[in-house]
Amino acid sequence: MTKAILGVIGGSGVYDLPGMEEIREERIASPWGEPSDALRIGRLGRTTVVFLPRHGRGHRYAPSDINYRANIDVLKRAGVTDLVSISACGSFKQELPPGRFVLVDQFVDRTYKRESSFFGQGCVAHVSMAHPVGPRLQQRIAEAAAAEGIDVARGGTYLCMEGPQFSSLSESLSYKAAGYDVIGMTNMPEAKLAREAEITYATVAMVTDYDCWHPEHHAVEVSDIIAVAKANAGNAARLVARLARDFPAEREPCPAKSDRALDHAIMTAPAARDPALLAKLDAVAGRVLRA
Ligand SMILES: CSC[C@H]1O[C@H](OP(=O)(O)O)[C@H](O)[C@@H]1O
Ligand SMILES: Nc1ncnc2[nH]cnc12
Repeated sequence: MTKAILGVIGGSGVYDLPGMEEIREERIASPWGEPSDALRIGRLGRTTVVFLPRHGRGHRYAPSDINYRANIDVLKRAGVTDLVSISACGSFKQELPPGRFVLVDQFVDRTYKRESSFFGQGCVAHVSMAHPVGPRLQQRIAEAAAAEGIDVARGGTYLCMEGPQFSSLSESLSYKAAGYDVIGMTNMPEAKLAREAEITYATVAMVTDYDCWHPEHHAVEVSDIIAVAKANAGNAARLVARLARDFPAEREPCPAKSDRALDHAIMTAPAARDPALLAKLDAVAGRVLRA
């Protein structure tokens, strides 16, 4: 049995997790480079919680500059089994106004200049991304939200753009016409890497704006995002605290098989694997590489 450890990645406006007890800061070295910040490890109720601000404290990293591989690698090294991403996003739906939390379950990846896999030459692997969000983790988040009286929308597609500029009107209208629900700049490749590392992933997308498609709202500006994110930080903290309070002590099997994503993923024959890459994969893929 594996002990459940809850990871939380804070996005724009979420650089800390109030309410954690027995906090210690840990700088874990990663063969994938520098993570965004030190991990803050503590307890919420009886659950161990590991917090990482994805842009770093002081918001030092732009979405394209975040070392997503190092972030996921150090979370894995800290024992994180389940990871909640708190992310500001724009909305393509009238009925998802600023302030609403959306538990998205799909992603469309339009990023193009980020390292998006731990695997590659010397150890090739293909994991399934059909269901990128852990349904059971999402269910627990929905239950925590209900218990706290926080209104959440269940399901939705998050379009991940490269940024850092916001979308043009034409882009915004075409994403809306495609039926996507929200837009952000960070959940890809984060969700892909979490899956490769066999960490169950779920996103709480906090709507901060209507991007630029809405005829009755001005085009999004950073000040709107920060104002809404600040106003919602308390709700996000309460949601995570309740989730942690009611979290199981042991890791549950994931219906999307995120906990066993590497079972049949590695293509490269053992004799053809690159020892240097295998050494870097020790945390992410140790379960299957050491078997
Ligand atoms: C602050 S403006 C855009 C910025 O906000 C979102 O960040 P995060 O997902 O980390 O909350 C968006 O993805 C952009 O990175
Ligand atoms: N409209 C938007 N586009 C991209 N990322 C965002 N993050 C918050 N709002 C956003």
